[in-house]
Order: sequence, then structure tokens, then C-alpha cells
Amino acid sequence: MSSLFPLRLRDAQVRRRGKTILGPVDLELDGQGLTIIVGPNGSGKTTLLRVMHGVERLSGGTVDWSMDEDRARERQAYVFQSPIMLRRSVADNLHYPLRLSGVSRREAEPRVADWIKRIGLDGHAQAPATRLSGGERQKLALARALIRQPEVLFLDEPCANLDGRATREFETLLLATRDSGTRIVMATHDLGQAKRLASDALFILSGRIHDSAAAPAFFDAPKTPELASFLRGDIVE
Ligand SMILES: Nc1ncnc2c1ncn2[C@@H]1O[C@H](COP(=O)(O)OP(=O)(O)OP(=O)(O)O)[C@@H](O)[C@H]1O
Repeated sequence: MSSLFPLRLRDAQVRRRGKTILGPVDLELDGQGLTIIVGPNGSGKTTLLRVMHGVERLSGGTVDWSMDEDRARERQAYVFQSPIMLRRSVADNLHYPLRLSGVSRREAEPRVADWIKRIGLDGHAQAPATRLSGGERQKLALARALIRQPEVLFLDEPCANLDGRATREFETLLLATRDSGTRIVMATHDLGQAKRLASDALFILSGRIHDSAAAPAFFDAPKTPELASFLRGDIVE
């Protein structure tokens, strides 16, 4: 199967109500690793993720995968900070995306059972998803995104509402996902998490990519004073 990558953003810009909220951004991503996006509140991290995923209208520039937009979209998944669950069972939440992509019930069953086990919810397959804890729900959201075997997974602050243990479990699943070859791009506020997970990172400031590098250089030897301040925990605007 041909790859989705590289992803190329050229001069990509998003303007809303007369204000530029992203861009211009030039960026090329290959198909390997786990890219972390960091930056102050409101700097444009979510907007950049949405632009990459093709769900944010561009005001200028281009976003290109190695194939047309519709085929590319089918191979992507997106996990939100507070995912919405179907008001049905854990198993139904996992069957749903497979049904949408035309997988038969018989073929779906073992895949659903496997994911339920991987996210530690054995014995809870028939429990209502809305009754899960925040951590369990977020792991289910991840499983729901991954069950279709996307080539790239975007995540926007997926651990923002989780405690330490749930965050660790979520990160373990993410690293296994990366190791199995899924490309990951994730925004986070948590610099500890960024360091634990990143193979490379982007620093967004005022809608622009202000700094970027492979880890650990991004964290240990920032090229710009603004990133150095941000990493020290100073307020950067
Ligand atoms: N539809 C919109 N109309 C007007 N302004 C918007 C719109 N969407 C986002 N913005 C503004 O664009 C800027 C970037 O928002 P974005 O959510 O991408 O930032 P962020 O870095 O993800 O923020 P946070 O860290 O707080 O989640 C913010 O100032 C936000 O208020």
C-alpha cells in the first residue's frame, strides 16, 4: 500500500474575523515518529492540527498528502481532549467505526475483543461507555481511533483531564502505537509528557512555527530565546 506521506504545508494560513490565527506555515512531515506540538495558550496548536487533518478552512496556502484529500482522510484519525462517546456499550463504541468503514460483524468481533483487552477493559465490554472513568474513556477514544488502523493519528491535549496513573497508561498505549508504525502528531501543555514522548517537536508562537528540532535537542539546546523561556516555564507571548 502506498504511503500517505510526506505531508506538505506550503504558506498555510488561517484568518478568522480579520485576524491571522495561524501562519504562514511551511512544514514537511515524513511518515516516522511522534511529533509533539507545544506553545502558549491560544498560539494556534489546535488550529495547526485541524489544518493538517483537513478540517480547518484555509485562508491561503496548501496542505498536500501524497494522495487525494478524500483517500488521505480515510487513513487519518483524531482524538480530542474530551471525546464524545456513543451512549452505548464499550464494545458498540468500537464496532461503530468498523461498521462505517464496511467491515463485517464477523471480522469486527475479534478486533473489538483485542482492543478491549489492550485498553484493560476486559469484563467491561457491555458496560455503558458513559459510565467509564475519564482515563478509561480516553483509552477507549484512542482504541476507537486506532481500530481502523490509521496511518496517522492526531491528538489534541488527550491527557489534559487525566491523573498521573491514567496519563501513564495512555502514554504506554501511544508508544506501542508509534512502535507499530502509526505516525503520531500531538499537542500537549505538559512539557514532561512532551519530553517523554517526542521524537521531534514544534514550538508554535503567535500562529507561526517559531522553533523546531529533533528531541532531545529541542528541549536541551533550544535555538531561540523564546523557546528557552517557554521551556523554563516563563510566560511567553
Ligand atoms: N473560529 C475562530 N474564530 C476566531 N478566532 C478563533 C477561532 N478559532 C480559534 N480562534 C483563535 O485562534 C487562536 C488560536 O487558537 P487555537 O485553539 O488553535 O490555539 P491553541 O494553541 O490550541 O490554544 P490552547 O492552548 O488554549 O488550546 C486563539 O486566539 C483562538 O481564540
